Amino acid sequence: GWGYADHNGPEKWCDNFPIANGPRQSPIDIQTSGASYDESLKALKLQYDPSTSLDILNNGHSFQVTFADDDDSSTLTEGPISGKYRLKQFHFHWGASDDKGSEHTVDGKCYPAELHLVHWNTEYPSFGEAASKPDGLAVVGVFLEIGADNPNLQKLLDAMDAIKCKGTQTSFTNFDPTILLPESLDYWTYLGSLTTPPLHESVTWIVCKQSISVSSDQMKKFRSLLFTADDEEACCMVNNYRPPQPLKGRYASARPP
Ligand SMILES: NS(=O)(=O)c1ccc(NC(=O)NCCCCO)cc1
Ligand SMILES: [Zn+2]
Repeated sequence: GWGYADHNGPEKWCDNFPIANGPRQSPIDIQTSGASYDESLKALKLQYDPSTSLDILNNGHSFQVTFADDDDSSTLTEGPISGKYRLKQFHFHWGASDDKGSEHTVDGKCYPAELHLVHWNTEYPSFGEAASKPDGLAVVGVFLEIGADNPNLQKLLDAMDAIKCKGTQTSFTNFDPTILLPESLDYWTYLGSLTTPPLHESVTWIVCKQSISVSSDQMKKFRSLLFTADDEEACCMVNNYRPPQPLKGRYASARPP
């Protein structure tokens, strides 16, 4: 299956997923000078209920925290979207060293990691249905920048010992993802895709301008996870990011200051 190695990584994904060369692929390099102000954009409204967090899973590509999405307890509204989107999961992408790891870049600058909070449009009956529709998903991206230890990541880091290998998961309840957000929710937005196969062009991207901190030691903990199952030769889970894709006439928009 697909992965991030030379034999099955981003340069090979088009073999099985031709949309990889489509018109609205993600991530992109956000060129701040090219970003346009859009008066119609509203402030993001994120309302999360910690009782909807279920478990944390190593899926062999990243680790993700999954949420109960059978009602409107944890939602994204306003911002660039119309209607209501439900939180399904969040996960991260990161590098083998602190100089790379984010998927989006800002004027060519990479960050050591990037958080994605994945939401689906309640216009559709389920995540799976929404995932292939042009307005089906909304993903909030948050950059992690090397700085002081971030205590809000500690519960995630502590759970990693239980999900070292692909296919392992453990209960992860009572977690409020709001604590992972930066203080300012100013954002850039553009129309893009999933950044991993199936690469559906179904995502309204909402990338926060402000980053959150992570220490170098905390990043080492991310890199202790494995892409591989316990019966396979161990391969460290690092560089699980897709590089920026052609803009093909797109540009990011932002709320006027
Ligand atoms: N990195 S990303 O763009 O935020 C992302 C989010 C979800 C997924 N895929 C997912 O949640 N489920 C598998 C594909 C759904 C098709 O039914 C892939 C990439
Ligand atoms: Zn992602």
